[in-house]
Amino acid sequence: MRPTPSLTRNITCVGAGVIGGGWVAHFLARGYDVTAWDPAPDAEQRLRRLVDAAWPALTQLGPAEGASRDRLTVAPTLEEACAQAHFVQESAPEKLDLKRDLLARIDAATPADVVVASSTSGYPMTDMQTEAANPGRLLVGHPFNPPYLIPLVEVVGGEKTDDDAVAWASEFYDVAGKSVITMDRELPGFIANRLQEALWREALHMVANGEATVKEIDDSITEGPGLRWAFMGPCLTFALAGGEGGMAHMLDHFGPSLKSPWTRLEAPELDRKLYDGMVQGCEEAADGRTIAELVAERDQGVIDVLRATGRLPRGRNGETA
Ligand SMILES: NC(=O)C1=CN([C@@H]2O[C@H](COP(=O)(O)OP(=O)(O)OC[C@H]3O[C@@H](n4cnc5c(N)ncnc54)[C@H](O)[C@@H]3O)[C@@H](O)[C@H]2O)C=CC1
Ligand SMILES: C[N+](C)(C)CC(=O)CC(=O)[O-]
Repeated sequence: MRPTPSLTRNITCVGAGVIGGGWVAHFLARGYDVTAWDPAPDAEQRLRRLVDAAWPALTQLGPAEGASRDRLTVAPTLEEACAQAHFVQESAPEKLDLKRDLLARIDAATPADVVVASSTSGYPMTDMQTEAANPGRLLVGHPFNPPYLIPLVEVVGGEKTDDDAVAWASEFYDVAGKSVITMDRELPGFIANRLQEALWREALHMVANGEATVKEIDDSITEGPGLRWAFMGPCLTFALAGGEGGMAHMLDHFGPSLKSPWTRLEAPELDRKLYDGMVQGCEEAADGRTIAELVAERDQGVIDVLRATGRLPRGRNGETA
């Protein structure tokens, strides 16, 4: 049976890598009971390491009353993981056949009506719900890394998803402290990834053509537009480029630049040279910092920006009413 969003207690996370583990950390910090399942032999160790690494950041934000890492159970089978679920978040590898098969198995193992969300970063649910006996409860809940800090979740159903499942998931994520965009149609890449992908393609083209280094590309965002985007989106910030004339003057003034050949939005060939150039460029940019150190630095950075812009998620320390 589907509980009301505010009475939902038992969360099941299927797949416990970067994103599944991040979801586990988020739900634990919000005081839920979490059951995880992942077929990898070292999954439990990896998961507990990930949750431990996230916990200092979550402690700084102020976990919900009763929140504890002890409320995590790692189940031996998918069926046991799903048996008592009030909500399931699937975060398995981004492979269409795997997702189709796994979502059908989750559907078969989960109590009737309970909503099942996929973290997919790009597959439409219509393409993933094909094998499930009850496709009406399957939908996309696309998070951002790390899910325990970045508020946004994009919620969208497929052709066979029931509207009330989409409405339930949107309300549940809101209660669980996320910032929800509910989409009424399936858009390739949803919204944010579609935007990120455009930037990412340009970055790869510039590296492939030797036009900019990885560090220059990253600095151009962190020292430039990225500072604005933490609190004002690209449309509104560009409206301010039009001065008192706002977006209308901005379009009159800079509209002709749209015809300039600035962009190369076709994806570049991800050949070995570009691949190695990106990997090596990131190693240089990391300047000796390990992935664990970069994760801690990123987590602190996100908290600082959220705090500085008065947008700590509800229920966190320092919250303004
Ligand atoms: N990494 C990212 O920044 C983001 C990823 N996503 C999405 O989240 C999902 C997971 O991605 P990551 O966590 O990055 O991958 P990952 O590779 O870090 O983790 C995937 C996990 O799934 C497990 N797994 C393998 N086969 C499985 C199966 N049959 N059933 C259940 N689990 C299985 C693996 O053992 C691994 O622990 C993907 O759909 C991805 O598109 C969404 C937003 C951001
Ligand atoms: C790299 N990625 C496409 C999987 C990223 C996302 O889907 C969202 C994010 O965290 O940026």
